[in-house]
Amino acid sequence: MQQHNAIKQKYPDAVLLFRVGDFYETFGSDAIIASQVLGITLTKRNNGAASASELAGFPHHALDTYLHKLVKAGYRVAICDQLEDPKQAKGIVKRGVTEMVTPGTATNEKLLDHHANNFLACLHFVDDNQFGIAFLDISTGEFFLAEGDREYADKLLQSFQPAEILFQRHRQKLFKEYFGTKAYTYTLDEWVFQEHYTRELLLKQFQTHSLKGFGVEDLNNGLTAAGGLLHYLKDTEHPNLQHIRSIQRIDRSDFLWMDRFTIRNLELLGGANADAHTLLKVLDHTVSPMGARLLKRWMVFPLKDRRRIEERLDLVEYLIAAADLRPALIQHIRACGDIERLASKVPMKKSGPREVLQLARGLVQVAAMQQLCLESDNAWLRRLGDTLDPCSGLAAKIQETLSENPPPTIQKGDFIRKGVSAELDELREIASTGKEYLVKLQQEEAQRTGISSLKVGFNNVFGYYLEVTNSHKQKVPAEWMRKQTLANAERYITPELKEYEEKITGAEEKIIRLEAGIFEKLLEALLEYLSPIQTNGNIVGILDCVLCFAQVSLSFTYRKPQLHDGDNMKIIAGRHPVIERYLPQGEQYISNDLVLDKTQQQLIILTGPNMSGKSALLRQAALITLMAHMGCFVPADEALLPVTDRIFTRVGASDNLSGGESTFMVEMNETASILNNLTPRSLVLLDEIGRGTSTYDGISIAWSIAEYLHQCEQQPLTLFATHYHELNELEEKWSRIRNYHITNRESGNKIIFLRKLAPGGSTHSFGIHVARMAGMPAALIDRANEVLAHLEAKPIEGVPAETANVAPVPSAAGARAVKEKIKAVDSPQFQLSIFDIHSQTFDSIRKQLEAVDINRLTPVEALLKLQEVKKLLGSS
Ligand SMILES: Nc1ncnc2c1ncn2[C@@H]1O[C@H](COP(=O)(O)OP(=O)(O)OP(=O)(O)O)[C@@H](O)[C@H]1O
Repeated sequence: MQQHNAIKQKYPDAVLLFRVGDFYETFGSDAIIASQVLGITLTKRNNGAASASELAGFPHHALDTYLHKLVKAGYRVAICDQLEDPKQAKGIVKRGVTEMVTPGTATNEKLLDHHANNFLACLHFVDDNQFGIAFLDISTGEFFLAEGDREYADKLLQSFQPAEILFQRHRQKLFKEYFGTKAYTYTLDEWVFQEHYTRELLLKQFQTHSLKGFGVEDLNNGLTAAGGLLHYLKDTEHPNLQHIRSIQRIDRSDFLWMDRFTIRNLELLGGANADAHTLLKVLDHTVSPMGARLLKRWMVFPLKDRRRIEERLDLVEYLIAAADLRPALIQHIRACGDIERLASKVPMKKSGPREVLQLARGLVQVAAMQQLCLESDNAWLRRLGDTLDPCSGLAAKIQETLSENPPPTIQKGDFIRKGVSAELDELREIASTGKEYLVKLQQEEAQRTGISSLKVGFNNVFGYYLEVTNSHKQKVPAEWMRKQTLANAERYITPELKEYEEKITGAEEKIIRLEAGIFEKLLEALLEYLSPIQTNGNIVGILDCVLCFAQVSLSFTYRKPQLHDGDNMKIIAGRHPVIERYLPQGEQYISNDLVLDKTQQQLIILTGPNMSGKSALLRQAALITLMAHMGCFVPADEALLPVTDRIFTRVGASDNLSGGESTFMVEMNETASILNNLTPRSLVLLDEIGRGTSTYDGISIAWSIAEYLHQCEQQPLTLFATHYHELNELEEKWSRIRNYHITNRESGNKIIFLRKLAPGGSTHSFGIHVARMAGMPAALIDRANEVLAHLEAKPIEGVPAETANVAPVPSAAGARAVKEKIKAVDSPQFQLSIFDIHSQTFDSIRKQLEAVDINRLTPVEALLKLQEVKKLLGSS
């Protein structure tokens, strides 16, 4: 317990799994946690004079089963092992923490999702708005760094979705304010974030004298964050990280920028909501973990360089046409396995024979892929083929060494092929044929010496012996050595028997040791190949992604977009890639054409009834643009798209109540971020801006935002969906603003959504109709119609002030007019009360009462009437 307590003191914030013999034990508060999270029995242990302590444990071989449960439940786990062989130990066995497992440092299969990276992030607060930031996935070796302002840091955190975020201890409050409270975080001491210390760590890791070769030398803040990550890995007992061999910078200017709201608003990845219909789900037809992981990155970091985008698009086009090559390549990629993660496990000493063989088999698939690429008549594929390196020597060596179906761990042995080591073969022979050997030896010697009573025996004192009865003593050859005399027999040993004995005793143990040694050598050889294997992983990922694009283009009839350096956007028959996949059976997505250009139609004001498809149209424009910049074909018959550097969306209302902000505040924050970051090549999508406040404030804000976007120097292409039909007035005033609406048809008291985009504004929102569709009480709907009819009875003056040039917001007189109307609606005559809700009942009561002539009513009739009225009330 003293040893336990001393170790626990060093890891106070972790659950300590303390190895005792064949068990991992937990004590005290750790035991309470373990028993609750793992569902194992909690017992008490009496430590002599000390008070009883809680105890909960599990067998050591069940570590894999239990470890991930603790980590998934949000605990840091320190694994404390026995550091020496208990048989050799003098006194208490030496113990120490061999690994600390946290969400961001997990390498265990059960903690990792094959289709997603598991990033550990480090955020270096330089000041309140300047950050260095780094991301590392130790399960693959991918390492990135960047630096920038809060907005950029936030966007990167959203894009990488790290499992754990590290930052300076005293920045806890600011971190929460800036980045929310949902992420798993851990804080480090301030001193860690020193430039020279972190740089040293990086140089040591990469074994270089400078960081110039990685092109990151100038990013001091980013490097500090990256070094912070390495410090943490050292601190959490992760010493073997040879697979982390380089670091890449993420340059904001290389990618089409989407702010964090856009990534969320467009529902690209889905985040915590596993059931969300996302673009990722629609597009992800990758067949390898490398491809799945890379696709996510391509989605949140789409390209901006036209040449590179076109390269990808051309390759997709080529693969669509290559009907034979495509399935062949897909088959090899599918069979390849996760070579990236398999290779990363080698330096961390976490790979077993089964995984190593899997890696070799993956490399064989790489060889087949390489051949197909090199044989193709596509220059890009040939280039990819050239970069692949199947490491044939290594793959062959692994396959020649390991048996066909090896076990996952080395403990059980019997995974090295026959013929690899003569010594091993002989030992196995001995172990399996030990008895037969002895019988054979006994027979041979009996024959040679003529001692018919010869017996082979064994005892613990001097091992194997030959026993001869006294009557045959004289026949014993001179070279036999006498060891023991019994009453009626003598026992002898021979050099041959001794040699055999040495071999057979502990043959099993030796076999295991020998196999482990051979395996160890294989791993050492493998270490030399980490770099080409990682490159292979990357190329396989790229191939998988472009093949996936080809596949989805074929399945969902996507077409090749055309990117250009001009300003206009023209989409013919565009569709929403996600909605069209999830429409109820029998329904078809209605495509739409969309044109935006900087001379005539820079900003479209889009109106139309609720549910008509305004948001869908906005999002589809953004998603088509995004997909094109990923190098993927798009859901449209034709798409001519300007090279875009930013997509901004403000779609729908969203709450950040836990973050302490109101819906409207969030809306304004997001819009402000758009307006402050505009570029001439931005695409801006605004959906119902201003709806989170009073009508007048809302219209005024929406109105002036539209004007701002028209008048600002960047003149971004903009789609502006709104229910404020007043905004249609803007078309008259500004040369590049155009009104469009989404069509519908009224049929009786129903509306039919035609979902076609047409020029001109619309005047109705049909909100009440949608409320009816949603199942609101009929009386409420009637009342809403009544109120609406009253409000619409005469036009409200001054909304908007059409003649005003500068700020055509509604006039004070207009505001007064509306207030008066609302007041009128609120008068007793209009009040929504129980009488309205039950109006039918009361109508009939009124009619009955009106028909009564009190002067002629007898008392009995009056009572009967009263009873009738009561009945009516009772049935309402
Ligand atoms: N072009 C289309 N073809 C088929 N279905 C569509 C189309 N556009 C939209 N829809 C369907 O209609 C639903 C409502 O669309 P959307 O949310 O875009 O309407 P909206 O006009 O923005 O409504 P609101 O003003 O109430 O927010 C979508 O969820 C989708 O299922």
